[in-house]
Amino acid sequence: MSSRLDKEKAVNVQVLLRCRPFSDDEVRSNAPQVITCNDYQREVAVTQSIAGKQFDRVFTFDKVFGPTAKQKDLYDQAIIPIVNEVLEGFNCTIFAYGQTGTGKTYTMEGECRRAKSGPKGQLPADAGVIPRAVKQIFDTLERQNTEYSVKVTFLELYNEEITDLLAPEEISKATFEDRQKKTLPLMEDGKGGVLVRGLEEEIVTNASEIFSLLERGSAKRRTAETLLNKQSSRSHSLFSITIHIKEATPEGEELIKCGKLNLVDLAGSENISRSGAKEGRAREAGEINKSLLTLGRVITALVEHLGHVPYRDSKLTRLLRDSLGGRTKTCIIATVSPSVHCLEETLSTLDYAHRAKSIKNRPEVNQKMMKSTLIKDLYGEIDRLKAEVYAAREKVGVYIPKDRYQQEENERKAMADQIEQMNASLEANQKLISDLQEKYDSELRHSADLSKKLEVTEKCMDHTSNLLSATKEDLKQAQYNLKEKDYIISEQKKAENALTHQACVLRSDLEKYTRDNTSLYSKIARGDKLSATNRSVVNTFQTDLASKLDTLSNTLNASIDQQNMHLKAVEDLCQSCVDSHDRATSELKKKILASKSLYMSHMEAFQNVVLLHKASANATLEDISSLSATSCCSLDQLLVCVEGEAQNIFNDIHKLLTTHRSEMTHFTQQLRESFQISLDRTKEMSTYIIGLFDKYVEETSKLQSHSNNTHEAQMKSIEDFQMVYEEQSKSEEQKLLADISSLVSKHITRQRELVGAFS
Ligand SMILES: Nc1ncnc2c1ncn2[C@@H]1O[C@H](COP(=O)(O)OP(=O)(O)OP(=O)(O)O)[C@@H](O)[C@H]1O
Repeated sequence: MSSRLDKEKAVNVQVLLRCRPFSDDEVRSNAPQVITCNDYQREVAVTQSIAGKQFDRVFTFDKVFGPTAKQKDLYDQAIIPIVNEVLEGFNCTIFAYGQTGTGKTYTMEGECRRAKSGPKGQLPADAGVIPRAVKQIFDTLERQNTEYSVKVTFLELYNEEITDLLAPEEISKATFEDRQKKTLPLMEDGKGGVLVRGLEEEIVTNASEIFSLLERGSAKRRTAETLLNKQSSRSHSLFSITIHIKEATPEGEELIKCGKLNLVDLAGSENISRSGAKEGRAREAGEINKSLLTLGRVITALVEHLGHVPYRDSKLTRLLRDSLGGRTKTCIIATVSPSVHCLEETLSTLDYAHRAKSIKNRPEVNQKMMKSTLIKDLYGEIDRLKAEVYAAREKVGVYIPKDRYQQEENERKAMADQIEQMNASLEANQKLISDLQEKYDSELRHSADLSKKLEVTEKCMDHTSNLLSATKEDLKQAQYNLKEKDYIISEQKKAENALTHQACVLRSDLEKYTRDNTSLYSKIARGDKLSATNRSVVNTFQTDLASKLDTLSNTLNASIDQQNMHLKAVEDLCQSCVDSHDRATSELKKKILASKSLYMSHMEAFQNVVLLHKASANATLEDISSLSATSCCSLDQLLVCVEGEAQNIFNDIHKLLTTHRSEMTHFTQQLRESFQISLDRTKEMSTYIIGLFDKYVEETSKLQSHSNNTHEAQMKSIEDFQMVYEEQSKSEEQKLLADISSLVSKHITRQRELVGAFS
């Protein structure tokens, strides 16, 4: 049930990210920007270039403040609620974490010096979280018009040693070595917390007092110039403001509400080489990193819920114990640079801060105290301090408060009991040791007896083993001989087997060759037969072809003669026809000429009549005209009649001639064509037959030569094979004989040797 409640109350550590603007040096060196802040989406993107490719890693935080964000923006958005909670009675811690020169001190302190001189207590724009928080606290308290008290402490943690930055002047004026001696011890407060013994608590009544304290303390902080920051803080600083506010219950009882604000400015998280720290500075950086490493381990243990959280491994984590996984509300401001030169540290800061987001605290409001109880506590404190002062003045010892004395007394008693118990166990252990010593002595005696017996037995053993080795040697020899015999027999068997195998192989080869020979002979015989048949076929074909060609050429000659005769007859016929036509034409021409002359004479007669009648003149003109018309008409009729007759005759002759000519032409054409066709065919046939004949002759000669070649090659291969076969069989026979004789001789020698060895 309680764990459930705890879980319900658990609050994550709030993590803010602030990226500062480019410094003058970075602007001068033209350093590329690798950080992009998205304040609205609370994201920071880091652009990395791996193997020439750009990768963006994006981190999300509770709030993100880019390079343009002002001190006021950060304070108003993130810190005001935290300070309000302090005024409500919570303990809150704000700490700045980041590489050196990224603006931790700027964010936490800013420009405090000018804070005082601002008009009407106004803070300068550069004032950081601490002055603004102080101002907010006093403004609120004054507004509330209640009784309150404000105490501040300011300490520095340097090389794992705590110094008070608000220590009185005479102490702070001491040399560095003295200051080293004035380190303050860190002690358990008996209530589960820690307290720094002797740490000055300054009571302040207004903001400006705090500012001057802050300024005084800041001036004492160890700073040094590094490559990354001209005024680099080399230590962690813790500025605490404790507020007590008086409240009255309805019953009129007075209660005191208490809230505490821790403002931590951590030293730079840079690596030593990058920061340019040298000699003493390098050791310093190592120490800084050691306490930051422990802080990292604490964060890891808290995030991964490991059983053991190593708070005690460094003073820093002891001081921040309640702020990390405790009852305090915690806010981490991680600061980074936008430049590519700080990329490695920026990524490590982002990883660190991102992991810290998962830390859960269980903030509890501090119990309000009755005023009377507080006064009692304060009286007790005064008494303690008085006694301490007295002890210091009288130099009679150290004053320790009663409850603490009681606690230490109890521890002392517990330790005395523990020592007693240890003494008892020591005695028991000593007794055990003496018992064991006795046992050890008797064991030693027993072992001496045993060694003597062992010696005798060993001698016996030596003798027996000598005998055994001689016998073993004999046995080995016999076994060796036996093995040798076995080996010879097996070798002989192997040789016999090999010979048998060889003979089998040879026989099978011989059989194969014989079969090959037979088939070869039969093939040759078949080839011979085939070529003889081919030859007789070709001969028959040749004679047939010759006789057929003779017949064909005779037929052709006869046909050509016939054709010639036929053509002659046709030519004669044509000639006679043309002659008769010529005759008819000449007769017709004569008739036409006669008609023409007749016509001419008629015309002359008529012209004469006309001339006669013209001369006699006019009276009978009309009669003459009609007579002449009649004469003309009859003349025309005669002419038409003669002309028609002539035309008919001419047409008949022409028709006859045309018919004859076309018939003759057609006939001649037919004759010529058929003659040409038969001539072409005959020519073709004879060319084809001649080609065929040539081809046959060629083929026959080829076949003949091929069969001759084949025959010769076969004969040669048979002869070669016969020779090779004879040679090979002869050599193998010799080899076999040699092998057998060598084996037999070996065998005989071995047997002789064996017989010699056994005899
Ligand atoms: N947000 C910012 N705006 C303007 N200037 C800034 C900002 N942050 C840091 N600076 C400037 O950068 C320089 C280094 O800052 P600062 O001293 O605060 O760094 P740091 O992280 O505290 O370094 P170190 O760890 O070495 O102490 C200072 O000159 C400071 O004025």
